[in-house]
Amino acid sequence: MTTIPTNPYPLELSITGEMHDGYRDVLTPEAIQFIIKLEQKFGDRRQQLLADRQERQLKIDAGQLPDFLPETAQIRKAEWTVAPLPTDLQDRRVEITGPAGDRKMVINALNSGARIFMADFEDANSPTWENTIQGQINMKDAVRRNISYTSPEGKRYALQEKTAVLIVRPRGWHLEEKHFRLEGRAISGSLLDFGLYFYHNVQALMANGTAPYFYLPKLESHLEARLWNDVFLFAQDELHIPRGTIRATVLIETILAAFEMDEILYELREHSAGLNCGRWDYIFSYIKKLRNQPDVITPDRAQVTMTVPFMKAYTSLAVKTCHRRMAPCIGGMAAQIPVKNDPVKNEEAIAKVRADKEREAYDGHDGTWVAHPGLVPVAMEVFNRLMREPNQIWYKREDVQVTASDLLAVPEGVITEEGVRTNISVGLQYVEAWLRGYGAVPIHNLMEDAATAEISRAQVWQWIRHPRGVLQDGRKVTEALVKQMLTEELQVLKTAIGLERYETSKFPLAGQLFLQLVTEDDFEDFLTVPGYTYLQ
Ligand SMILES: CC(=O)SCCNC(=O)CCNC(=O)[C@H](O)C(C)(C)COP(=O)(O)OP(=O)(O)OC[C@H]1O[C@@H](n2cnc3c(N)ncnc32)[C@H](O)[C@@H]1OP(=O)(O)O
Ligand SMILES: O=CC(=O)O
Ligand SMILES: [Mg+2]
Repeated sequence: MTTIPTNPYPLELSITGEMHDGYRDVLTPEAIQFIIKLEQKFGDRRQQLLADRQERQLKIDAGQLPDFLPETAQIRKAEWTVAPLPTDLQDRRVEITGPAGDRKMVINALNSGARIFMADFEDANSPTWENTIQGQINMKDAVRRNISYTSPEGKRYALQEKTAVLIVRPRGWHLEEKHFRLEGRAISGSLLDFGLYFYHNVQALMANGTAPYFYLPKLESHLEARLWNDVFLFAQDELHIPRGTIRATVLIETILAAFEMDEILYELREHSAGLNCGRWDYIFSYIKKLRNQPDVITPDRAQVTMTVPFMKAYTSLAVKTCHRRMAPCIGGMAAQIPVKNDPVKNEEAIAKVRADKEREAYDGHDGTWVAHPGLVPVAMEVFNRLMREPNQIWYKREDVQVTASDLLAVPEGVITEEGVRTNISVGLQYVEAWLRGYGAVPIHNLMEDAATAEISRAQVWQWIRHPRGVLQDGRKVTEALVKQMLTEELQVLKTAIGLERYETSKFPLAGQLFLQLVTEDDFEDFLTVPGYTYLQ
């Protein structure tokens, strides 16, 4: 535990994370003061909005399904646009993402040839104290083009002349930073991530001709967007930065936000840089929010693709909504990553990514995400071929007519034993890595992160409870069956890595946590919340 020797703040503050090299360069007294102000000003509103989420869930459970809001009909009807895009956000055809805390990856991503690098404190980042603060050090050094790294093998990494534009994704509103407590209460992870990045870098970014850009994750309503907008206004005013300097792209990755896309853009219109279709969390949210509806159930995770009707409806509506408001609509992440040492499988993976990017470009997206530098040329070739201008905001998609029932349409397909086992095995492997501090991992040649793992555990939870949670062979998915499969899948993993590695791994804890998440009656809103109690 690190105590601040003389506490200059009027409130009781404790920062309990260990202090390593460079940490005091980001946790400066002035930056801490700024974070305290943000938390004092916005902490209670965040808590209230989280409580509103619970109330909304009760209404959905009682049969009041999500719909477009009558009270904001005027915003949807009226003609307005978001503020003009800054020059360096006009062409976002390929965006690479990766955990902010991994210094080597940050350099590789900036050098990857992608237009944008989204440095992630969310889905791809396990929020250990070390990842959080090292992530801020990495950001500070990257903004100043003063970032380098030498690998244990002696390979040296430094920035090339031309690098990607930086966008930072702070944690979602549900996550807290337990190492930073004010009056005994953990502060918001979102405000910490946003506040440190903004405080340290706004001046340097502006001097470089860019600005603080953010991706905002997991919003569930326009009121949550309003909170972000108010945070931006306050932060800019505090540091005497012109209003509208910050620009933010909101991930539409919850089923509820899909009904409020116009409203979200409107709330942020002075700061908006458009929307992104965060497909993995979106599928998770669809399952989570509708989990108690008698007629809603999803088939095997692999069958819930981007072309199932509810996914197609939401991405088309996102493009149409953005373009009407002169905002870009960025596509999402295909899960495939390059396959090492198997050219045939590698070509199959690349072909799947290419097809996904072609679909996005044809549908009108203004750019897309990739998970790996090896996929930058693949996505770049597609968007260069299919999107000749910097973006295709001109493509208004007036053909798109999406209703509430289109957004809620239940996907068809079957649940198989392999589907249940894959969910369990992938969930275990992901949670094990996350508990060790790795927020994105390759499993079976697919990128897995917090959002994809959430789908796996949410499906298992629902299949146990739903009367139609029945395998193709007629067996009901039950708690007993899941427990048996989990024991077997853990055994498979133990055999694969060997007893010695297993015993020093986090698999026993991951098994316990995963079992708890899928068997307890109350559905945990995010696996990362109980998981966080185990993180350093
Ligand atoms: C649902 C969502 O939110 S999607 C967005 C969040 N998810 C992500 O950001 C995932 C990003 N991707 C990754 O983290 C990684 O690609 C992984 C974990 C899936 C795979 O990583 P690895 O196993 O290291 O891949 P691999 O061994 O093929 O890497 C080869 C090289 O590419 C680099 N690399 C791989 N992915 C990335 C990336 N996203 N950004 C920068 N560099 C990367 C590696 O650092 C490595 O560099 P080196 O050759 O200098 O050592
Ligand atoms: O954040 C992106 C997603 O797909 O989830
Ligand atoms: Mg997400």
